[in-house]
Amino acid sequence: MTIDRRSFADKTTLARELAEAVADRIRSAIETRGTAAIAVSGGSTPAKFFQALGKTKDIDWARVVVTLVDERWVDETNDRSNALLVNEKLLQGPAAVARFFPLYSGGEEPSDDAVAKTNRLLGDLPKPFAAVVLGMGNDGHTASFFPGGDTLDAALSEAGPALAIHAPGAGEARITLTLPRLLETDSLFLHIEGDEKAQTLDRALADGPVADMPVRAVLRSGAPISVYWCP
Ligand SMILES: O=C(O)[C@H](O)[C@@H](O)[C@H](O)[C@H](O)COP(=O)(O)O
Repeated sequence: MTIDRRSFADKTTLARELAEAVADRIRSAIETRGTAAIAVSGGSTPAKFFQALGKTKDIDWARVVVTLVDERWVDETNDRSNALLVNEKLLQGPAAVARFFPLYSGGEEPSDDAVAKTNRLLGDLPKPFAAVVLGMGNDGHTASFFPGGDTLDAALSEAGPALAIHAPGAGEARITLTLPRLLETDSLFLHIEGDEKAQTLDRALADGPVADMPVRAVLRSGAPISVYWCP
């Protein structure tokens, strides 16, 4: 378990530092592979980080592809949409020319056909990711790996790239990149804020079933992960 826990004084400092770290990985991927793909999380935490990253000027954003680690199965007119958050907070200014691969592909439910349509699009994503930035809920979920998820085992083990999942704590039906696909990355970050999430991470790092706190599957994967936290 190679976890580097970094604490920052406040949200603004964390957002700037995380944006610089991800920007470095993007530049490195462009230099070595000619392109860079990143996968980011939705929710309420990432907005400042997205704004800081999107303003970064010394990135050839035309060579960057952005996607989500997961999505609520709603279209971009819905306030719950992670794609809406990314478009509003990240893909602005210099970053506006980056390509975005959404996970929602239409309809009321993530049907097999809809998920297959998303996966055809995701098949064109450059591999590995330059960076994957995860969040975490206080129930120990990350991406849409929720406790009680109907496809949780598959989400943690299948190559993917993505699959549908429904769970008691998830709200809408979700689509999530699978853990093996997320781990195909040059760098992995976990962005959490507040004391409650720090305590949740401590619980997740302790012994216990992955099913109870699925973020444990990431923490126990052996992949180096940088945890960025602020009060
Ligand atoms: O679609 C989502 O909700 C996210 O991708 C999810 O995995 C998020 O990272 C956590 O739920 C934390 O969310 P908050 O940042 O709102 O606490």
